[in-house]
Amino acid sequence: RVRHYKWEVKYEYKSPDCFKKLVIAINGRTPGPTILAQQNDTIIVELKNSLLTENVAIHWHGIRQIGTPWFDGTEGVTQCPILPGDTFVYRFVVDRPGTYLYHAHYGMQREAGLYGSIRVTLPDGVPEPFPYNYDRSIILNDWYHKSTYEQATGLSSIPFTWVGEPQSLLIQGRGRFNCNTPGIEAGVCNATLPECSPYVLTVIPGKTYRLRISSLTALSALSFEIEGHNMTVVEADGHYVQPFDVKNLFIYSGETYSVLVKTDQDPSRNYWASVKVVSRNSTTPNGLAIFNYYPNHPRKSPPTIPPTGPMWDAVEPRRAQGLAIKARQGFIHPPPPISDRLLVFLNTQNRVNGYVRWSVNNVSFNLPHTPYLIALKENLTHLLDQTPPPDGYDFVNYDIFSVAKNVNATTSDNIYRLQFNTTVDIILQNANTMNPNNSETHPWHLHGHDFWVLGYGKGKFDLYNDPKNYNLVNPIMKNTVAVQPYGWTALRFVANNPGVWAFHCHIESHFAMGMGVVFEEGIEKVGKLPTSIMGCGATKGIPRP
Ligand SMILES: O=C1O[C@H]([C@@H](O)CO)C(O)=C1O
Repeated sequence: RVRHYKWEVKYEYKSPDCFKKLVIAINGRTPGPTILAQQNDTIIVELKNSLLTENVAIHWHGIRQIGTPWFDGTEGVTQCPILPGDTFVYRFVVDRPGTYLYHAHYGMQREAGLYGSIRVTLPDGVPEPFPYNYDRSIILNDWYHKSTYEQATGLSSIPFTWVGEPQSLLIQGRGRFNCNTPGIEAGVCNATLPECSPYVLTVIPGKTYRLRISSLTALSALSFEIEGHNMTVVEADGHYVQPFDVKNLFIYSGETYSVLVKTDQDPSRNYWASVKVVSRNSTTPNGLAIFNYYPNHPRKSPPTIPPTGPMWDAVEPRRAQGLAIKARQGFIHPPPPISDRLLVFLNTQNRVNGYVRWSVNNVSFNLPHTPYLIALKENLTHLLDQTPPPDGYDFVNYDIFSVAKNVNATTSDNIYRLQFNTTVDIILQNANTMNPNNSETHPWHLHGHDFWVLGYGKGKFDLYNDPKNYNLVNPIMKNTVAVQPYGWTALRFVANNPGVWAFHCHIESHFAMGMGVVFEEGIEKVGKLPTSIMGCGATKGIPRP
């Protein structure tokens, strides 16, 4: 079946947390409309860019784009940006059931509100492996009051201006900034707007709800909980999880989960749903929503104090959740037992010509002006840096626990060329930032594939001993995974999707500061590129329709 959507992308004034600012809306909304489809449907999104002076591109997060690598929506990697006034048609197949996302992938536009959910259900008559009565999607986000331009400019200037902690947290697009904060201009913040009243999830007592929780934060790692209710984790990034219970769910930007929640508590009252920043010592207040037991009034505040959430700096419970996520029995896709290539990616904060950047093995990523897919397919590779990027770092001498002796790095637009159909292991190795005693959490997202999560560990990855503890029996497959402070995460994937694919930190500012790489595989197997993706850089000569 074909699902046809017509979207107009436009700046509008909105007050999702009571503070009025310019947001990027789709058909007047942020989050944008939910894409609802069944497995193997074709999605067509006819996207009109009405941003007047700004380009756009939209990425379909978690959709592998098999056979359509040109519609991955990654500006600079798979397509030229969509110009103001232009209409671009994305067309792709959603080949697997599960919970996915879409969002802007141009500059730092995502954090202006250009995002939404994709829910792919099973074909008619095929049951899910777990029963539930109702299905709901909730996107979590953090929210800044400054424009993406102010933020991006601060990050790419000398002196460096960090974006800081977000002003609020949004649950399904609604948050609450304290309008009495000193220094707020009159008329900009209005606490009585219905637009910023808390999100209400109305539930019927005695039922089981499937909640599809996802995060598209610009920066924050989050903990989500519903007061007095356990959650049973059953899906992660479109893959079934061997069920386990949590009181709070840790979720990183780019991840999606399904949890089952039983409405089996005292039905005479409402409950708080709350979201809290973890992993950074944040000033951002917790976000709140109301878990409303029908027929109580949806605006009736719960009689209790909202949960305070876990300690921000407790890494162990977060690592434990990562380790608890395994593929569901009966739905295990075992990984190939050995890999053909090992890439060890050291994540560091650096300086390049005095600018603060992030890099992988001392190379900070720069998007080229001519998108990789087009450059490689149309024989324009001379435009790219041809030196292969490094497969590892100085394992012997690099001290991941201290500020590097020499923090300088280089920039490049070179790419990792993978042999088609080979199995690739990646170790994400975290390290100290340029600040003493500081290491951050980074959620890494891979386009075009799912990978197996083989293991997590503390400290420096041991090339000889750590692989002995890999889970090769029932590892979960995901498209986004966190590397914890001073830790490592091991992944495996098969390079079997012809195209050019980004792999990057999903923190908006970190990707903008160079925290990513690009893989090419099977470029010779990619079909004829649609001319609609062209028109920028050296592709200008290639005629557009
Ligand atoms: O990229 C970053 O910069 C700041 C800080 O390191 C600047 O001092 C921070 O917390 C980041 O994640």
